[in-house]
Amino acid sequence: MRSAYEAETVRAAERELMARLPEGTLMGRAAAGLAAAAAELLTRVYGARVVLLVGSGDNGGDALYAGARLARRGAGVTAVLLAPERAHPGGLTALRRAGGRVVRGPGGGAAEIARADLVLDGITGIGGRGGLRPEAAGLARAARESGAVLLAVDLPSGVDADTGEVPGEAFRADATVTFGTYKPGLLVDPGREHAGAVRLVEIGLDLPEAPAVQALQYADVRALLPAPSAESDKYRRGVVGVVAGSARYPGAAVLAVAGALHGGAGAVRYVGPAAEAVLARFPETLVSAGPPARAGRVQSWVVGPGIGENAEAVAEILAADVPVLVDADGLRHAEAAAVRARTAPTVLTPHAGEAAALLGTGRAEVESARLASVRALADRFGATALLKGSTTLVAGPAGGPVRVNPTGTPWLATAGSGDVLSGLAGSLLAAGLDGLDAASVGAYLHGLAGRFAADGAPAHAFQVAEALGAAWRDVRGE
Ligand SMILES: NC(=O)C1=CN([C@@H]2O[C@H](COP(=O)(O)OP(=O)(O)OC[C@H]3O[C@@H](n4cnc5c(N)ncnc54)[C@H](O)[C@@H]3O)[C@@H](O)[C@H]2O)[C@@H](O)CC1
Ligand SMILES: [K+]
Repeated sequence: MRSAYEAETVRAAERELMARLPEGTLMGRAAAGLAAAAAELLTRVYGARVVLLVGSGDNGGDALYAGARLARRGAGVTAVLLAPERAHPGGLTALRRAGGRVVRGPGGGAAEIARADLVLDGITGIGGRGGLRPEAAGLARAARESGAVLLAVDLPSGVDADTGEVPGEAFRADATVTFGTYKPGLLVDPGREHAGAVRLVEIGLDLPEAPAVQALQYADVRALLPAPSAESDKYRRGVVGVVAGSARYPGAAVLAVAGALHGGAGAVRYVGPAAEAVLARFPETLVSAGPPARAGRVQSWVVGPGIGENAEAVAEILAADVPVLVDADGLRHAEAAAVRARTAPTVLTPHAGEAAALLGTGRAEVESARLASVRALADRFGATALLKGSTTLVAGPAGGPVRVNPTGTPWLATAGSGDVLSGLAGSLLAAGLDGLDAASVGAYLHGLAGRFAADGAPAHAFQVAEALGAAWRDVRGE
């Protein structure tokens, strides 16, 4: 599990550790890790041209000490100070002693930035508030235009550490070296896409058990995947019921069933008007045309993709005492009170537009505050909420760490791909995973399948469903 902690938690852990260590130890550890990463990016340190963008806090201090290390190895290092009177004094002394140059920004340093091989962003770290101020934003733009490799210190300046929100301009890095722990802003978009490749440098922090945000890794997903045992029959493996599609949108039914068949359930029951299309692709599906209650026994329901205005089906399924996943059209018909009244798990899987409608806000507001939005959804509905996007987020009904999916790919933004995810996650619910695990394992496999299906070229939703088997095998290490 990859864990991310908020700035306040990091500061508390730092205080506790600093009280036990000689002064400067933590910053020394941070700077050593940062300089090592910079050296790797440069391949040859001797003679390289390095520019440090230095703000007024300890983030600038890290950059200065790392710059001193690089200067001692023969790099030509120039520090551009955004607030010359407040730049870290110890760091400045160390850089000057190592032969580095110091210029007053934001006016100075333009020529050095234009010729740089590597620029370190030490403008702000976890103490940054709001987007970059104009003078810092100008330097960040110059750095990007220079073609130098851009390395952010702790986190890209202008990105909110706790939320990943980017309230104004922000530094766009090729890579980020972060200290002590990941920060939510490095894992959640739009912050994540500003961070580039993230490397964690341990500095010895003792952090609490529950992080703010966590990302499943291969081993976590492997441990959660349902595995059939010798005495499994279809009911023990779980039967998932799918209410999807309409005469107008039979494809949504086919795709949701495709996802469900790849999710580990023992059987899939389909209820709705697209049975013919479903059977044509998947003869193993158990189909029925009547109301869901008469479809036979299921261990979970998936309701919503392509159902149009069929509000009764949603109400009927929300009244059932098994886990339910509501997606797409179904979300419009899901009454918050009906969802809250349920005792079995409920999972809602909106994209940003659907989430905005559920929260009574705008799509742009959801996109810019994804973490707050997914928490608000889970809270309002007393359910697990999965907010789709380039970094899909999953929040459980009881608060706790939000899961961020690390396997997403822009190729998944294709029609019908969400229908596949709904069937897949619903199937994992039927197999016995709880709401948070079913949703986050589903998102993980779905993202991986999207990558396999695309393999550098556009893929359509059915190919994503077909690649789920490969994703599953990959996670199991087979
Ligand atoms: N506390 C510690 O023990 C350690 C801290 N470390 C570094 O220290 C950083 C935190 O340092 P600080 O608390 O000094 O805070 P920062 O250095 O992140 O930033 C605070 C300074 O930036 C200014 N500022 C805030 N928002 C700004 C904006 N939008 N544009 C321009 N300037 C802005 C503030 O006026 C303040 O002077 C971490 O991110 C990390 O890089 C590391 O050295 C590891 C150890
Ligand atoms: K920074």
